[in-house]
Amino acid sequence: MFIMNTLITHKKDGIGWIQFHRPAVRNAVNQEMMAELEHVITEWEQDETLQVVVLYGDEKAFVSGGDVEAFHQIHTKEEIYPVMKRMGDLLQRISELKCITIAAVEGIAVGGGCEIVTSCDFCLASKKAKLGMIQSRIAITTGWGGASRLMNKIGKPNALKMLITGEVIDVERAKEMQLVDEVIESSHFLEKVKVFAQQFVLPSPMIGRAYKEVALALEQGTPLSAFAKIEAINCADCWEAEEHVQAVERFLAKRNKVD
Ligand SMILES: CCCC(=O)SCCNC(=O)CCNC(=O)[C@H](O)C(C)(C)COP(=O)(O)OP(=O)(O)OC[C@H]1O[C@@H](n2cnc3c(N)ncnc32)[C@H](O)[C@@H]1OP(=O)(O)O
Repeated sequence: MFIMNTLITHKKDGIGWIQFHRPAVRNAVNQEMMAELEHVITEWEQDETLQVVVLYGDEKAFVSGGDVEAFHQIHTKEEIYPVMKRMGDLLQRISELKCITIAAVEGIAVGGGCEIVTSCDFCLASKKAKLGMIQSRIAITTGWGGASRLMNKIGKPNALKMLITGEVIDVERAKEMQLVDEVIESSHFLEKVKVFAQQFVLPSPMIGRAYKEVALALEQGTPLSAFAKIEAINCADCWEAEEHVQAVERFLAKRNKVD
């Protein structure tokens, strides 16, 4: 376990866990948290043993958005733009991680917290969770790339409504809209998240990475005609790996068994 000022991280059995940890301010993101998250992501981007990354907070909050008090000290657009862009770039890198990413939301995920959710492949949420793009309530827009990702995830009409009204929705509504993928009982929340995450941990880490590459290429507008090559390369890469050879040999050995 690695305890920083604003994050707690650990890696075990192919799963990397990142806890947002500023409980006194409902895990609001300040520039120190951005720097610590950049540090972790830079290291984990290189870690081919990681098959899943889980982002989570605590019972009360996943993340309450940007640290309103700290960011209010910044007055001009010239000064705030690089801060917004920095976090937007970081969320883009999270969305491009080669492993599966899961936002595990127990309490509130609002503003930038909801933008973080949209940068992950899956959102698991407890029955008590609430989500909202509440930026409009303080008369700003999303600054971290969350609007476009939300539109991709839940479609234009629902996204525009959430973004402009700043409504906070409960987990059932979020599931209907496909912002949340699974609703989880609040008790033993993280254990249940772990069971979900473990599905993606395979003997061959290449499989998840290959399908994630396909998903990212599709999202980035790669023409369908390119996928014959991409998928053939991925499959050929897996072909040589020991896990494939052994799996086929196990099958053939059973077939040839004399009873
Ligand atoms: C700049 C990037 C774009 C954005 O993220 S814009 C959206 C920014 N976020 C917000 O406006 C959310 C503000 N917070 C809230 O509405 C509520 O605190 C929230 C998250 C619903 C939680 O409600 P409760 O559980 O009742 O907790 P509470 O209000 O008593 O808060 C506990 C302490 O945490 C503080 N806090 C919560 N969210 C914060 C934030 N985002 N930035 C800075 N401080 C924040 C809050 O001021 C309170 O502090 P204190 O204990 O009174 O000293």
